[in-house]
Amino acid sequence: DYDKAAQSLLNKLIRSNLVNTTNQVEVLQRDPNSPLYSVKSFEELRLKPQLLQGVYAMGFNRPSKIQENALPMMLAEPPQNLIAQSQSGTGKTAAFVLAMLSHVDPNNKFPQALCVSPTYELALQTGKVIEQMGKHYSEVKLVYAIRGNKRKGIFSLLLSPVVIGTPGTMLDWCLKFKFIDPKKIKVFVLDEADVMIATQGHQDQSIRIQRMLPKQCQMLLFSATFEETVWNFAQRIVPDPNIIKLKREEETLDTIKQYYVLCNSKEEKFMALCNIYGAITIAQAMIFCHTRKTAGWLAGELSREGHQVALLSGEMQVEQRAAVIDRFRDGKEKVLVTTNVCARGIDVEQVSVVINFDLPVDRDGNPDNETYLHRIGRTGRFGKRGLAINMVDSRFSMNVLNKIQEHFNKKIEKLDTDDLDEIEKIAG
Ligand SMILES: Nc1ncnc2c1ncn2[C@@H]1O[C@H](COP(=O)(O)OP(=O)(O)OP(=O)(O)O)[C@@H](O)[C@H]1O
Repeated sequence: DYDKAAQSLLNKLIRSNLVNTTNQVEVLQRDPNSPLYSVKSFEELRLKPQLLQGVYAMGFNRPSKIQENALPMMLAEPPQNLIAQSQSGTGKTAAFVLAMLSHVDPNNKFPQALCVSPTYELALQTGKVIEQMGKHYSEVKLVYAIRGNKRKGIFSLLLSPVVIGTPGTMLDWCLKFKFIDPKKIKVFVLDEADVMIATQGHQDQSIRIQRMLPKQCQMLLFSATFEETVWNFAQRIVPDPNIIKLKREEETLDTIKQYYVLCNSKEEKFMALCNIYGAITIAQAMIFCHTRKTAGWLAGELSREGHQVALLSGEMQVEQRAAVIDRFRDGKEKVLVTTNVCARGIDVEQVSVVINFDLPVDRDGNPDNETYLHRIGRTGRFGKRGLAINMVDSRFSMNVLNKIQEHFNKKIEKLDTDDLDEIEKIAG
């Protein structure tokens, strides 16, 4: 019958996206048009031997373009500031982590490098990268400036050269609790820098931290997206920055194929989702909703239909959030229903499908191009293939989709479950 046929073809489409080999990364790393391309090896980037060991222990063979370009700037003496843009999943984290670890002096038992991330999950994830990368450089300790971590060993925290955290807690540690002496900070990293600047609360906190830092402190700003006004603001707050910026047409990744499905209502979107549930659970999927309420509703309805899904949204307790993301990372949960809280930075290699149950719009209902790029960038990590499926249910959302399409000048194909031939063609 029809549903079965449609489902099997969608299965095929998704499966065809899952064919990945390390070979593919190697091919991309030798293609000058790829953001993974490099001419240099990690050895040539003059990293400390302990860090080079860490890099290889993580299974990295060659640097990506952003790593190759940014590292020499960041490691230069005297230290230089940098505002850098590179596509999602191209290794920005490793780049600034290596810079942080290179600049701290393990003999000095106090914080020297700070990194702020917009969310709790992302701070934890980046912390893990710091730990892995610094595995063979064990003198360098790390501490997490995140909610609920204050009482845990204030002593170790005063000794740790590297601190990763969220802006509110980081500011408290600098100002209120004085765990960190800002005057001794040598490197300050803003990860997802554009959102740190564009979100008022984050901006206030980040700028207040920045004002306490010494003049010669190195500032590093990284993101996959920088809206024009945000870019200009970044240039105003960072003295004499080096700049790595993408052209608009370079921002999207060709390895992520983008589609949309046309529905008539929220309920129809839900039904369409049920139809492809089998296919998307071949690997892992993230489903984005506009509000916590919709996310809660959707997760509930999917569960009621017998589909196992996990829910992560901002109002949950941080411990709960950590548990959910761990289960998803471990593959114990195949489908994660979430909000923009997970749109940025989350790096789970197995995510092959991203579904926008609601298209991203800002407070005024305008298309949010940056969030769109970050959301679909949860798939297609470091050369992997990915699939983004947008659910359109009104003239309004069709308009949003069209504007996103125009903005990136990149076609979003219609995926018509009624048109089996079409799917067959795409699936190849
Ligand atoms: N040189 C490398 N070789 C192989 N894998 C790498 C290399 N650099 C990074 N990776 C891997 O690629 C994945 C994506 O990297 P990372 O999370 O740093 O991307 P990002 O640019 O920060 O993405 P986002 O914009 O989504 O935050 C990670 O799993 C990381 O381990």
